[in-house]
Amino acid sequence: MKILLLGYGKMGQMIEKLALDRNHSIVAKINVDNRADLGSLSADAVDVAIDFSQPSAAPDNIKWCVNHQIPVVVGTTGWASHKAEVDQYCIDNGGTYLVASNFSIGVNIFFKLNKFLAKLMNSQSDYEVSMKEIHHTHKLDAPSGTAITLAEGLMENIQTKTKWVNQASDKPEELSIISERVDPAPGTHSIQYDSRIDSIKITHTAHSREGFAMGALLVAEWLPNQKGVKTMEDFLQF
Ligand SMILES: NC(=O)C1=CN([C@@H]2O[C@H](COP(=O)(O)OP(=O)(O)OC[C@H]3O[C@@H](n4cnc5c(N)ncnc54)[C@H](O)[C@@H]3O)[C@@H](O)[C@H]2O)C=CC1
Ligand SMILES: O=C(O)C1=N[C@H](C(=O)O)C[C@H](O)C1
Repeated sequence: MKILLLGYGKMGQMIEKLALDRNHSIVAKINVDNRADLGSLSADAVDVAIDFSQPSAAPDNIKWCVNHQIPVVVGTTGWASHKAEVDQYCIDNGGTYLVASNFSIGVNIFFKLNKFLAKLMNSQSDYEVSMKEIHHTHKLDAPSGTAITLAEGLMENIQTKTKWVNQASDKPEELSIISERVDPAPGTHSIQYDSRIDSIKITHTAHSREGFAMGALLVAEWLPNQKGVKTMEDFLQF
């Protein structure tokens, strides 16, 4: 496939490596300082775009792809407040895009494990639940997109929790997400249930960015045969 990289930082460079290993070609590597190069790019030269840029950039990058009828895989997090508008723009203009807070297969299994455990714990009022996410010091957003997805899955199944906060909290309705920034942390997420008697904790730890990049690349191979706003659940079918 002919791939356009929107964002050529830590993730873009990892995706390039894996894409070339899978005999794909990279038609352009766009960063903040050469975004003007998009103007000279022929849409016919691109089969799919992959956006791992930054929160302030993703919505406009997606709209550019929609306008040029290029399906786009979006890994960039931190722009959830714009998602409804971007979804509608994609639908209104016949585009195709998929955004996921985390493309690693392991984390998507962890998403399911989180919901399963939350269902079991909903009736266990002696436990207090909290979350922690650990990432590298260059990360722009907090809490992580993955942590927000985990929080949403947990709150679907634990009736007492109605909002998440990115700080410690003793309010029963608030789910606390603590964000820690330390290098080189590619991404660690944990959910912990504590009672006077015992504690239950589940954790996913990424050892590198390879799982995120491979997941995004596999979605990029699948997306061009799809239409509209797609989800990781559409791709994984589990
Ligand atoms: N969904 C997932 O599985 C994962 C998501 N991410 C997310 O991906 C994003 C990027 O992460 P990293 O690669 O670590 O960041 P990074 O900071 O290493 O790279 C981002 C790149 O985007 C470029 N950029 C900024 N504005 C741009 C624009 N308007 N158009 C094109 N490029 C632009 C920057 O020049 C930079 O090189 C973050 O939002 C992060 O949360 C990261 C890993 C996995
Ligand atoms: O910025 C990162 O590095 C990561 N961001 C994503 C997120 O915000 O969840 C995914 C992964 O945790 C790495």
